[in-house]
Amino acid sequence: MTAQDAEQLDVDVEEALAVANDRGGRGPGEPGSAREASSTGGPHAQPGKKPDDAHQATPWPEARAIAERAARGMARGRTPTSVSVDNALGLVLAAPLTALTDLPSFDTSAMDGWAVAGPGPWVVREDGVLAGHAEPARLTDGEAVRIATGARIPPDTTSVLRSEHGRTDDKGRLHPTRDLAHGQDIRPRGQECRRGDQLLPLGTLITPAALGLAAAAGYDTVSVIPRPRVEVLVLGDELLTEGLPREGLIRDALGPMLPSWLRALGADVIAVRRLGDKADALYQAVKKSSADLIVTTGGTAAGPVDHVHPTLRRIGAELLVNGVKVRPGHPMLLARTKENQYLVGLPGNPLAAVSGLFTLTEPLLRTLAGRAAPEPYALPLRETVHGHPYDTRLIPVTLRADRAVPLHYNGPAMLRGIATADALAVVPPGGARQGQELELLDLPWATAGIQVCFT
Ligand SMILES: Nc1nc2c(c(=O)[nH]1)N[C@H]1C(S)=C(S)[C@@H](COP(=O)(O)OP(=O)(O)OC[C@H]3O[C@@H](n4cnc5c(N)ncnc54)[C@H](O)[C@@H]3O)O[C@H]1N2
Ligand code: MOO
Repeated sequence: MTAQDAEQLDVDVEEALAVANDRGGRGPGEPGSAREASSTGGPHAQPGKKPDDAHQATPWPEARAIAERAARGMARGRTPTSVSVDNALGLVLAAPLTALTDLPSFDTSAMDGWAVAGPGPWVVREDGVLAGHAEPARLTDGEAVRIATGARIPPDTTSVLRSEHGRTDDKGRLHPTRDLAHGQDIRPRGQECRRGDQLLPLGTLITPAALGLAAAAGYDTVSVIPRPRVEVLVLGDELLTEGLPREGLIRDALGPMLPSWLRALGADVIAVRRLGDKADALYQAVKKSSADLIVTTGGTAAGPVDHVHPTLRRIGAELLVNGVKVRPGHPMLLARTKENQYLVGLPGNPLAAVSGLFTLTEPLLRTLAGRAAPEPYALPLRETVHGHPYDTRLIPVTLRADRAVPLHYNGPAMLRGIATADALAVVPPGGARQGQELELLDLPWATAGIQVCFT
């Protein structure tokens, strides 16, 4: 056995034990495990009382639907804003893109060659017509003039003869070497659109191509749905921002990971703040935040310094999702902190935080940003994956030859699997067999490309 095999075996054993523990924690048919109950009841449970949160943890599909619904209510009150075309990439049109001009806006030569009038041969004029020039002089029958691609067609031109399809005789007269159809290689004004035509409907995601179209159609600015403003609060005294882990301290993996990921989901990340484990700092930060969405990391469980639940209680927030039947990440939560402001509590374990991103943050941000839900799709599994007995599992996979290949190193504290993944596979309770089709959630950069996502 190689060192790598031994390491892999350890990981699989750890995973198997976690699942077995969950099974052992409750009797057959019981909806929640002991582990789950202790975390999802969390600080809301009275000390000394057995928390009964099996009822609170929300099924995974429902948690996503709740996040989307919450955002829909808030999205209705948001006012469109105007941004320059240069800054519109990744935003969503708040009004239809209507052509401000005919396209092309004048009859245009589609080729380099000659504009000709009537049948050949033609007498070629001395001057020529280049792109960007003012209206050229009218041609008379039997006349031709050199013309460049993109140049304005002189009035009374009947077609454009490509430079490779013309021959000049010793008297300087131009002859066609091919048949020339009437109107050939002329792009008539308005061929693509007339002024006032709708080019893109409201709600279109502004891609690089849409930016080009907007500019071509005469736009300097476009009306868009503003990006939801997100503040990230990273909790934990154990986190280092540089150097090697030491003396029980570890590197903060979420501070570097979340901002670009949230931007890929359509957010404007207005701040990332590290608050340690100070309950009052968290309270003040939440109280003062003007963000549309606050995302916290860590502190969602029931440990001595897990301050998220107590803080939400202190500010009188409404818990919409208090734990989700998903692994990893089951202590994740969604709360309404005030009118038009939500808070997603991501668990501290890094892959659990990713699970929370997909479950609660993605539907919320997507809806606030006005983006359409991605089309659901499924692929068959290349290998059997074990499941949680009662909860959904999200596991990192790569996509190879139309199959989803489960990645190892998918423990809640590990990013090694997700860092090479294309998608998360949604494993139903009980697991999935080889060949079974599973729903896939694409990682934003796997489909859109890293530059498109994060600029
Ligand atoms: N008694 C119980 N304990 C725990 C339960 C449970 O049900 N009962 N659930 C476990 C699960 S599952 C998760 S997930 C975590 C959730 O914990 P918190 O959200 O309270 O997160 P922390 O305790 O603050 O941290 C957990 C873990 O993650 C590390 N961490 C935190 N932040 C970061 C970061 N920014 N970068 C990298 N790593 C981070 C932290 O050091 C801990 O190791 O609770 C379990 N406990
Ligand atoms: O639910 Mo936790 O570590 O398994 O995220």
